[in-house]
Amino acid sequence: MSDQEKELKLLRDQIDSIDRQIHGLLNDRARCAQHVAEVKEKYQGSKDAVFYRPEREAQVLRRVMERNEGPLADHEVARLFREVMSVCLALEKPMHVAFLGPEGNFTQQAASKHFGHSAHCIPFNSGDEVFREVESGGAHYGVVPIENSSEGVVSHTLDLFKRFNLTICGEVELRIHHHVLRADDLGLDQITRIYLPQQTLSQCRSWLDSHFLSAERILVNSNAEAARMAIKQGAGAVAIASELVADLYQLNVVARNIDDQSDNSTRYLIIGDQEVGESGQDKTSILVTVRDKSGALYELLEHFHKHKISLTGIETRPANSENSHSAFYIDFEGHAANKHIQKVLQELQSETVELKLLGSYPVAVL
Ligand SMILES: O=C(O)C(=O)C[C@]1(C(=O)O)C=C[C@@H](O)C=C1
Repeated sequence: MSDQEKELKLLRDQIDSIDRQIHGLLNDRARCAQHVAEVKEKYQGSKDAVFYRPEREAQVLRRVMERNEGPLADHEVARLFREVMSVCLALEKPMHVAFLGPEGNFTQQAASKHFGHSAHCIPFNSGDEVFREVESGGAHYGVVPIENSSEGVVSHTLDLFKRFNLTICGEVELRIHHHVLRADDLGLDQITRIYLPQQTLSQCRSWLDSHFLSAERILVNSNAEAARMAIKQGAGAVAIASELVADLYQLNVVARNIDDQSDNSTRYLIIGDQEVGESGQDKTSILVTVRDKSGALYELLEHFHKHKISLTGIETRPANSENSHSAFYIDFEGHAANKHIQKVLQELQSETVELKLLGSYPVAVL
């Protein structure tokens, strides 16, 4: 045995022994999670038991990142523990998660990022269908896009909260990376047709203008459909889509990260029908309807200012009413169980036409 082989053998023996310990500990953890499930069923009843606990998961992940001393990066260890909790939760109860499809899109990536790969994620054609599936109990949770850093708010998603009685149980932030994909191996040569959905065009327009001004742009309904069209059309056709779509359709990535904003990201909401406990770092979302009058928004925001509560987002939506009313979606820091948040909610309740608490949930960790 050479010196190198001897040294490698020693290290690999160490790795084998560590793997045995990790393996044993993983199964110990899984058994603990099974007992947690039994306790939940015993006290909440097997039909009503709530297995998924976003606040607890956020605390576990935050703690993992805080205590991490490397050499593994904080987000890498958190990603590993994300998957560990995902398999443990699947042992307690396999989770069915509806997402705004089609398969292979960024919302699916957001769903996997949030729930890990042991959750069973099912695509639906519209936000309405996702909400309906969760409301009817067909899926435990749903994932829908709410805001993109370059395109702004997805107002259709916001409006669904008026029609459905569901709560927000969490949020996910996903960095969006678009790539140029093609079936042949011609790199960036001879590109004549580009398949992409409208929102991808909005996010990559400058890059496409400067690299392929003369190529025809054909709008399709999704990045996955763009990939299918690029394959079908063959020579000269490319799709603009994600790495996941490239893997799904076995396409070559010929140019990476073509987004005009290098920090292009989308925020997604997790919808469900449970109240989420405090995690220590939470957000609350409300929908308020007020009578139209000058200074109405100012008066509304005054309450937050008075109690030193930071807003993280506000959107105006037309209220569906014959009266002259306006509706505002407001996100702010803090949990509804918190006393000073309760104060603000009480004040708002007495001064608004309607106040709907959409939910308090942990600030995105990963
Ligand atoms: O603490 C719980 O309630 C658990 O069910 C355990 C556990 C975990 O694996 O740590 C699993 C699923 C929950 O979403 C949160 C945490």
